[in-house]
Amino acid sequence: MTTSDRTGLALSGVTVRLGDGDAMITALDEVDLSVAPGELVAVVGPSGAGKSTLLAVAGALTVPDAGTVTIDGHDVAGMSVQARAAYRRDHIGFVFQSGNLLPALTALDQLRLVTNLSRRRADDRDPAALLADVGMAHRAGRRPHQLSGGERQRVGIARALVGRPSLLLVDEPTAALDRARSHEVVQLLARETKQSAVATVMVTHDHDVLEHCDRVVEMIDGRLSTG
Ligand SMILES: Nc1ncnc2c1ncn2[C@@H]1O[C@H](COP(=O)(O)OP(=O)(O)OP(=O)(O)O)[C@@H](O)[C@H]1O
Repeated sequence: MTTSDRTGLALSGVTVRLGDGDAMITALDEVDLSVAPGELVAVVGPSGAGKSTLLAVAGALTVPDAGTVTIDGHDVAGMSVQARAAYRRDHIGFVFQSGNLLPALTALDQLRLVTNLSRRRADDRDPAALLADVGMAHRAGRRPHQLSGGERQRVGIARALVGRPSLLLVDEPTAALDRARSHEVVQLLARETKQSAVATVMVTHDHDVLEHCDRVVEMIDGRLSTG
């Protein structure tokens, strides 16, 4: 699939119940959300509102109790466990709060590891060129403990983009960063989202960086409203 064939992420009537018995709660309550290729959508909301659950469903990690989740028209919730895992590996990129890099590997090898594990090698982006794109060429030989928090996030973002994902899911990318670094990291996400035609969903508590996003939606008690 070329990037021009992409249609992005679509959640429709997605409901997720967690826990059991009397402790059962509705973490997502008939959520509808569409994110177009090249669009960066921020999800804000109080603790416990369901933001992480939303990322887990969009990322094909959790199957909803009701509703549909499609990525480029593929019904990921309806796939077998194996098909879902393969789809996740090949088409979805994840970026976490702390970068989640492997301590023993250099910045370049964090990206190379993905290209070695991926089945779609021919299609992958070149690790060195991608590191340069995120402004990290001069740090290619450094390990995570030799990088700043912002630099680790840049490497984490690059690693998530190696396989040319259709969907990029980002959880609190600025939680460990100061104000200036936070802006830089989210500006980078916004730029890469456009250039890579990836549909990006970013959960954040950081209202400072919302100006770089195309759209902001708010989650409260498992329901989504447009902000
Ligand atoms: N495995 C689970 N079993 C039962 N309830 C759960 C489980 N995981 C999460 N929950 C509950 O589901 C609701 C939504 O949680 P979720 O982690 O999605 O919220 P969040 O908006 O991401 O919160 P935060 O901003 O604190 O990360 C919360 O009430 C939480 O306590």
